Amino acid sequence: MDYFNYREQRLFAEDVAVEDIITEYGSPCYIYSKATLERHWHAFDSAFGKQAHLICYAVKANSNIAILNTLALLGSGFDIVSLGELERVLAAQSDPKKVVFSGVGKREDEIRAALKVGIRCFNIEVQGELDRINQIAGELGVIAPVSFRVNPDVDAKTHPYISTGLKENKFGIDIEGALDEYRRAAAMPHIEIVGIDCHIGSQLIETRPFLDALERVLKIVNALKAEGIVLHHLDLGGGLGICYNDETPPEPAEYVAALLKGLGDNNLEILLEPGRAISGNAGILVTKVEYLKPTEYKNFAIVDAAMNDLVRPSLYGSWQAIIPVQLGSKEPENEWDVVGPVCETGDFLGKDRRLALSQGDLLAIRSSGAYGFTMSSNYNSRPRIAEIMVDGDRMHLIRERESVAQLWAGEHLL
Ligand SMILES: Cc1ncc(COP(=O)(O)O)c(C=O)c1O
Ligand SMILES: N[C@@H](CCCC[NH3+])C(=O)O
Repeated sequence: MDYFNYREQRLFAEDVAVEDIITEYGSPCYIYSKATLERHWHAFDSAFGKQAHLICYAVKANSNIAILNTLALLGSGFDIVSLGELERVLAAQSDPKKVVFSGVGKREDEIRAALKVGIRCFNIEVQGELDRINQIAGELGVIAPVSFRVNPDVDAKTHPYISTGLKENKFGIDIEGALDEYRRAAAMPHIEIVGIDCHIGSQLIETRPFLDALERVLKIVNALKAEGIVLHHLDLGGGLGICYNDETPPEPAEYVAALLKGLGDNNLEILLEPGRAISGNAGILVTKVEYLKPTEYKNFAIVDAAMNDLVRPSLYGSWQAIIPVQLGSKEPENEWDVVGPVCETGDFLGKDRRLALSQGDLLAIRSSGAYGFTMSSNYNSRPRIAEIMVDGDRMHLIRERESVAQLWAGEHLL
């Protein structure tokens, strides 16, 4: 999505110089590439060949409506986890019949809204959710399509905060209890069983854990078949990792080929819920150096973006590449901690980065298209920043920078 144009000595996003985007819309901002998003989605979709499948992009990774609309126009489905995400996919003109609803804490109003628009299915994660869905479907006079998200107790070998398929994690129905839940569902009047689901974690860089999970899930599929409960689809969740630094995750084609091999001759439609692998490397966060603060112990480059704009480094200690937007600095290279203005010692975007910096320079934090803007906050009363989509040589403002007035709209004095 981004590359250096060495003749111009500047970073480009597709055919537009990043500097020009900042001149137009100001710093900091998120910049996304439409072509990269589309290419990543197609990489998953085309890997399936003739096998029946649906790519349900995980909205939580990047829920900008223009991004959802770009994917909806390709025919994408969506994995949502809240009413807010449902509203977004509908606003993006996607087909509700391609929406799967995951999440451990679905409220009554969320279930009602999803039933009214006719989503593809609920991924049930708690016993009580089945009863709640059955009851609400009965009240509405509809049949609710459901799938159970089982927890296969597989180690995803990723950061503990984003590992979701272990027994100690809150997600999914314990795999041992799954058969009983399916039997219970089969006896309910307002429920139609359509599938099975699992999602074992995020930023996985090996195929093995996915295959282990698939094997365990297939055992349930076969046990159900023996009881006459025939499933239509198997949803293997998202989780395929991307390269932030030197990771070498499998390409979507390789990953899908391994899954199809593991699936054998099962006649199931396959659903996937990739988020990061589609939008992560389709976005950068651009920020300006406000001040340079060399000290006896550390050199700090204080930039105008902060942990409220991109929390991954502070929250997980994750590493994302930080590169200059203009090449050819006359300054010597030095080691810098790239930090924001927020009043937290944990407010950093990168540590010990070798960069040649001057005040006013622009920096790009790469791989920021997933879990960047969507995890941003207003901490320190900082307005959320703008999002720009580049399409070839055109730039589009797809979300305006929040104003300070918008920040406290809705608050009242006593
Ligand atoms: C249920 C579910 N599906 C899909 C995803 C998307 O994961 P990723 O962005 O790693 O592909 C997540 C997040 O981990 C999730 O919780
Ligand atoms: N927010 C995490 C991923 C969590 C995925 C959601 N289940 C990250 O930035 O890596």
